Amino acid sequence: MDYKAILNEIKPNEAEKNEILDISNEIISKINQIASEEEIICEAKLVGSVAKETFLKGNGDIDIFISFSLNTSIDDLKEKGLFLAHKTAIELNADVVEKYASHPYLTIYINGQEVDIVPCYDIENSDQIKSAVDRTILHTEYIKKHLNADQKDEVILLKKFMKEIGVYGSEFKVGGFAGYLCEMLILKYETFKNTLIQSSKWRYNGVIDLEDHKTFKLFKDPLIAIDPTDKNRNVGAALSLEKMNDFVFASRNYLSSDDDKRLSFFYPLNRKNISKDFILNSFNNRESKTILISFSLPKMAMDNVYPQISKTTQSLKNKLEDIGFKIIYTSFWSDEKAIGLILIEFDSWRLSKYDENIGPKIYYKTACEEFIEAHGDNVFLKNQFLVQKKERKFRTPEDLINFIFKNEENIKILKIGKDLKNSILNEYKLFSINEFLDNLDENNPENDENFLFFLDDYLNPSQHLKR
Ligand SMILES: Nc1ccn([C@@H]2O[C@H](COP(=O)(O)OP(=O)(O)OP(=O)(O)O)[C@@H](O)[C@H]2O)c(=O)n1
Ligand SMILES: [Mg+2]
Repeated sequence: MDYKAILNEIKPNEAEKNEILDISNEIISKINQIASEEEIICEAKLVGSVAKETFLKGNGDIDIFISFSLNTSIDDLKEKGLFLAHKTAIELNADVVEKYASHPYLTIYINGQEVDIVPCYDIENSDQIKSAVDRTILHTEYIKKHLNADQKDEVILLKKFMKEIGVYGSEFKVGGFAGYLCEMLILKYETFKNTLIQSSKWRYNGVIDLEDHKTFKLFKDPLIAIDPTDKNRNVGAALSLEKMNDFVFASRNYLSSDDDKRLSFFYPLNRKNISKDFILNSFNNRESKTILISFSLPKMAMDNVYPQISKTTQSLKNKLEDIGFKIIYTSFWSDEKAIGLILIEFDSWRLSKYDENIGPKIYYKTACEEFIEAHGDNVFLKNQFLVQKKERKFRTPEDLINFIFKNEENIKILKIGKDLKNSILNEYKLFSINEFLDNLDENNPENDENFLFFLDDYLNPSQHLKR
């Protein structure tokens, strides 16, 4: 493989690097200047992948941390940190969005760059950690110290590969590999290629322990990557089993491919023929039944959207299965602004008229008498049990779903995302896949494409991982 040629395309060139560093330095000086004018004692520092020189071309989100001494109170840190960030944004004429991680921080937009400005404590080692973001400075220093120039290129190859197979990023939406985890993998396995060779042999609960902390027993996650700067933290904690396995599978597929195909792993999936009709035909070919439940998103933290839709979907699936429907797959989608969707594909979509309610064993005379008393003529003996033949209340998934979402009382039988409950109760809509695609909002092509890609991925599982 000609990795040099790939790097030429995915690695920022000197001019791009300098532009990003210039903006970073401008912001850092501005923060430090305002701090000294206001007599606030702190220091702005460049951290994250820009500081580590491991960022992808076009993905240089700049991370700037303002560190305060350990004797600063948390309230002071929050207040002064945000004050400095806001004032900097005003003086530099930048747009801002306030965000929240373990405490509030600010994202500012300047010259087309996204810059996170995050207040933290200035710690020297992990014993001093006061807030979850404090480790970041330690991470940045560790990687700058240990990762050599060639390895930085290997990290960039690995991040790009992970990005295109859909496993890059530790945010909940992805549940994949954090940038810092990629850097740790290259420190352990040296090259991109060797990382794939090794990961293609990974097992559940594998351990990566660069500093030999030997604390792996503390963790039960699929991948245990002990933070070199903090023996009590697993950097792999945010990695879901699914995304770890995706990576293992993609690694094997990559290694067994020829160079042409290998190259395609570094680019967005080449989708063909993605139209409404194509998707609809593919669904119809399956001769299953697919329904969609849509609802509007209330005002809520976007970080909570996916966990809550996921939880609701799982709970609904359990209920439908409990009463006898056979489900092939479920999935969910959101435009992350206005709507959420749950997709359920059924293998069986109409149940017979009668169900069996199994009663006591024949040997328990009193219990049998009570069962007959309660259920009368419809009781018969089957093997050792008395059984009541009973008409089903719900014979289609729609019957059950409409019953559950009918009112406050019924919906209690689900474990539903708490922010979603009211909007589902008030205005959920139930569609067949055909109806839904017919009604796709023609005025919102961006959303439509995104949604059709979601359905395409649903219909072709693992296409990102196989190419
Ligand atoms: N789950 C996470 C996410 C972030 N971080 C810390 O926060 C820093 C900045 O986060 P982020 O921008 O997500 O990662 P980068 O390393 O900057 O990688 P990139 O921006 O290229 O994706 C990371 O370097 C890391 O030290 C962390 O420890 N754990
Ligand atoms: Mg970053």
